[in-house]
Formats: sequence, C-alpha cells, structure tokens
Amino acid sequence: MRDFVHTSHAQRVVFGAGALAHLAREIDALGARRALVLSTPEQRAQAERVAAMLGAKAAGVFDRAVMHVPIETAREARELARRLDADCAVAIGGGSTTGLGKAIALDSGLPILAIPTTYAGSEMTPIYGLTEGGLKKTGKDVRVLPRTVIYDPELTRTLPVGLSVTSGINAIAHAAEGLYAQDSNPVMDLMAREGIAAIARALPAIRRQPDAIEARADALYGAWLCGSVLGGVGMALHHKLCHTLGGSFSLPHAEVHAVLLPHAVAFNAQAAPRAMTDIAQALGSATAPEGLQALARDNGAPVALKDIGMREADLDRAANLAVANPYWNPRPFGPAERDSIRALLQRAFDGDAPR
Ligand SMILES: NC(=O)C1=CN([C@@H]2O[C@H](COP(=O)(O)OP(=O)(O)OC[C@H]3O[C@@H](n4cnc5c(N)ncnc54)[C@H](OP(=O)(O)O)[C@@H]3O)[C@@H](O)[C@H]2O)C=CC1
Ligand SMILES: O=C(O)/C=C\C(=O)CC(=O)O
Repeated sequence: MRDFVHTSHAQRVVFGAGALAHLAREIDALGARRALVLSTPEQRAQAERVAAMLGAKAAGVFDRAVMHVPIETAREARELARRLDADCAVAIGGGSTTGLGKAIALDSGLPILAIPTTYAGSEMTPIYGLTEGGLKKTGKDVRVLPRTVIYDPELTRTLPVGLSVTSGINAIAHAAEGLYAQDSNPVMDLMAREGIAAIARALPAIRRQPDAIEARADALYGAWLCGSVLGGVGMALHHKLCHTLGGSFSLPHAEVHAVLLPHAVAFNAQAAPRAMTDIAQALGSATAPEGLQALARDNGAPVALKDIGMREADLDRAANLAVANPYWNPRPFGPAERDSIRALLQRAFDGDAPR
C-alpha cells in the first residue's frame, strides 16, 4: 500500500431518474431564499421550467452561458445576481453552464446547485476556467465547488448520441489521468476504475438506444465518479493538450478529449504501467490506448484532429504552447520533449493508431 493524502470535498449528491423534482427541497437544504437560474441560450425553456418549479424562490434566469466562460459574461451574470439579490445559483446544463456558475461563486461565494446534463464532470471539481482577451486561464478554488448536485438521467435523454459519446470520453479522461496522477490514491483509483467501466458499458447502449434510461443512468453515474477523480487529484499531459487546443485554437471541448486521449495515454504507457492495466481492464481491451480509440471509433466519435477543425499548419504552435508551461506528468513533457509532443499531435491529427 502506498502512502497517501486524501481530501474529501463536502458536497451533497442527489441521484435518480426524476430527481429534479427535489429541487425546491434542495434549495431549502442549502438555506437559500432566491436562486438565479443559469443556462445556455438554447436551454432557456428548460431553465424557465426550473424557475417555475422554484416559484417565489426563483430570482430570475440568465441564459448566456457559452463554452470557456468569457470574463464579460461572468461579470454580467455576477452583476445580475447582485441586482436580483440572489443568494444561490442553479446551473442547469453542461460544463459551460456549470462553469458560469463557478465564475459567479469565485467572485461572490454564492453557493451553486448544479444540475448536469452532459458527462463533463465539472460539477464535482473546484476547478474553474475563465477566458479573457482570448486567453483561457484555469485555477482551483474550493468556493466554486457546487454544494449540491442533482443528477437526473431523464435530463440527459435528449443529449445527442455524438455528444454523449465524446462527453463520456471527456469524463473517462479525468479518471484515466487520475490513475497516473502525482497525488493519486487508492480511493480515487477505485472511483476511476468504476467510472471508466460504467461509461464504457453505457456508451454502446446509448448509441443503440439514445433514450434508454438505464444506460443514461450508468453514464451519469460514471460521470459523477470520473468528475470526482478530477476534483480530487491532479491533471496531466492529456488535459494540458486539450486546454491548449480548446483555449488557443477553439476546438470543441469534448471532441478534442475524445481524439487526444488514446495518444496521451500511449505517451505515458511506459511511465505508468499500473494505470495502463487498470484502464485496459475497465474497458475490457487488450491495451489502454487501443481500448480508448476503439471506444471512440466504434461509437461514431471523431478520432482525428483534422476532422474537428484543427489546421495542420497550427500543430507546431500547439506543440510549442503545450510544452512551454507543462502540467506534472509521469513522463515529463517540457521543452526537451517538444518533438515527441509534436509527433503525438501529428498522429492525433491524422487519426493514426496511438503508440
Ligand atoms: N472545471 C472543470 O472541472 C471542468 C470544466 N469543463 C468545461 O466545461 C465546458 C465543456 O462542457 P460540455 O458539457 O462538454 O459542454 P457544454 O456545456 O457547452 O455542452 C455541450 C453541448 O451539449 C448540449 N447539451 C447539453 N445538455 C444537453 C441536453 N440534455 N440535451 C441536448 N443537448 C444538450 C449543449 O447544447 P446547447 O448549446 O443547445 O445548450 C451544447 O451544445 C468547457 O468549457 C470545459 O472547459 C469540462 C469538464 C470539467
Ligand atoms: O478539460 C477538462 O475537461 C477539465 C477541466 C477544464 O476544462 C477546466 C475548465 O474549467 O476550463
């Protein structure tokens, strides 16, 4: 048994088909009076339904959430929360909406109740992202950690199959990197293995029948576990590459995770053999990188950066950016490994097998 330190986060999780019905009870349990409901513009109708469920406890709806939380949007939402005298925020949607809630909490300490409708996992982490002047910055602050999370698989039935698959792999990425994180521990490892296995069995079932509630529940359960791993331990090479390509080249978040994960894991294979065994076993595959690429390909997700908007001419700059300020990784990837990272990105660009 390794020595380890584990910090538990205080969060309340309400899980189950139809769990949204407990929303008003959960607002009371938070000790809040007036909730600002957050959503993307496209999910406004759903946010209004949530506000209607809250009745007098709803302070209003702010429907401007977009990916990567532009600072201007965060400021507008903070100001509205102040003007409406909201004492909590309800974020219903994917990681973009949760991220907006976090931006409000970072400034004001307002408690967040998150109702995730994708598998991104942000609701379980104290990590926030903010984009200012075209640059995305991430940080950690326990104030942004949602206090309550309502996981209702009914709300994910409408998530398109393509997004379900890439978002599920986004969640798996948290667990995979958690297994080789510098500060990994046996509790996080358990959650990571179980989370990967739950999502790996859910995605083919969702592809066959997108509104199958059992499969949707499995995927959301997996997202909870994998998100908890991201919230509990550090990120490594894979997340660094995704943040570089998402933040500086505007590639779509979940898709970039789906394409890069097999390649980042292959890069780390020799440095993290125990994690490789765990990932492969959870996927039921011969090796971790093969299993991850097969999970994407067999379920119709993209496997090449060239298919999700990356320009080959930008690969050099992407490699430079990624190695300039590296995250800890079991196999270091600073400026001295720049050519290996450039080669990894080329394989991911072409959709080659990971190695
Ligand atoms: N801080 C953290 O710990 C983490 C942060 N993130 C951040 O979260 C963002 C990505 O999150 P992600 O969830 O992938 O992206 P979004 O929240 O942008 O959601 C992706 C898409 O899913 C659609 N959608 C969401 N729920 C449903 C549903 N139930 N039915 C139909 N469509 C739905 C949205 O549609 P529409 O636009 O119509 O609403 C949107 O187009 C990034 O900014 C990333 O950095 C991700 C993981 C962890
Ligand atoms: O890459 C991820 O899925 C995890 C973390 C982030 O996206 C950080 C953020 O909130 O921008």
